[in-house]
Amino acid sequence: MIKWNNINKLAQNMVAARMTMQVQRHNSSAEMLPQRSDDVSHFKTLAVTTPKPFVFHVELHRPNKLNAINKQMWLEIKDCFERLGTNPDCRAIVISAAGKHFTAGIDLSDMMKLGQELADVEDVARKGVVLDRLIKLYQDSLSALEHCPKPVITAVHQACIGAGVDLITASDIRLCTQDAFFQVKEVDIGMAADVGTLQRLPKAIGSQSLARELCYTGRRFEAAEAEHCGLVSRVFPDKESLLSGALALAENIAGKSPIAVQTTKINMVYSLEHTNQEGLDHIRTINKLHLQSEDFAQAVAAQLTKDEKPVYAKL
Ligand SMILES: CC/C=C\C=C\CC(=O)SCCNC(=O)CCNC(=O)[C@H](O)C(C)(C)COP(=O)(O)OP(=O)(O)OC[C@H]1O[C@@H](n2cnc3c(N)ncnc32)[C@H](O)[C@@H]1OP(=O)(O)O
Repeated sequence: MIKWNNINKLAQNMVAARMTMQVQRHNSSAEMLPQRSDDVSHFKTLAVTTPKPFVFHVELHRPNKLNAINKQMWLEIKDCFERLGTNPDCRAIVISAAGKHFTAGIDLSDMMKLGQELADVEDVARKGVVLDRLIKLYQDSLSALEHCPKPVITAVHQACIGAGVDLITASDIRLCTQDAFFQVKEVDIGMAADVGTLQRLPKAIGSQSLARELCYTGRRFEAAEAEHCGLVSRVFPDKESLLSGALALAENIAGKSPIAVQTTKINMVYSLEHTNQEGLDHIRTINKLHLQSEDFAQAVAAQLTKDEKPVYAKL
């Protein structure tokens, strides 16, 4: 027979011990490490802040260029989300953008430069290798949102074009303002989308027919249609309410067990590409370990006793 009082006490003791260890670890290592590998304070195209406990806010920050994604931004997105993925102070992330639009997509001047660089390479196979490496880098940049175990919420205002749609479809939850509009614009610049939209958009909206229509035509669609088809889950009247809604959602998620939330994300991403049985096997394998976690004992005890909100150890 399980004694919940004992579980509760055990959980409290484990948390206290863990916190003492964390303080000791922090004190002994703080002076030795000039910059932690999960530090995110040094980016040029992203402004990163922590507006709420365990919540990181990543702002696309090239407002004078409509947040067009240039090579540096591709690199920084990858770096940022890999760092946040292992940062124990991060449990949920909001992406928004500074200035008039969310993003105008890939930086077209960068694409022009690339054309010139390719012209300097004579051999067609070698040009191919240059492009292969570049596309892979850009793919990995946006996939970093999906691979990051912390939930990523994208908050879109005004234009979200081309690579912007690739970006938001790699996030977990999409919100937007009433004046937001979206465009899978790649066909209009003579290319097939190659950094995620073709793979993720049909799954995000659950309709191959609509996804193909949007991808073949590049037609602009507005917030109301984005909400209707499930691309976004909520529409806000303006940017201010969007941001506070996104941060409140992130704060809610960040208050829950990081073991529970991150395992949920990892399994839901895994299950997109696997059969139901494979997904079930995957979560069983993880949960035979995670159901022994102090988070589980604490959360169950709190539910039963209607205690205060549990405080979970960092992960
Ligand atoms: C390996 C490949 C990986 C990924 C590939 C991704 C493909 C894509 O992203 S396809 C989409 C590419 N983007 C576009 O085609 C966007 C074109 N722009 C627009 O549709 C509009 O500019 C807008 C975003 C809707 C904004 O409209 P508005 O507010 O009216 O501003 P504008 O006056 O049109 O533009 C102001 C200024 O910005 C320049 N600009 C716009 N988009 C880009 C861009 N993507 N890259 C670089 N510069 C851009 C535009 O030319 C204007 O410049 P001025 O010098 O002021 O004229």
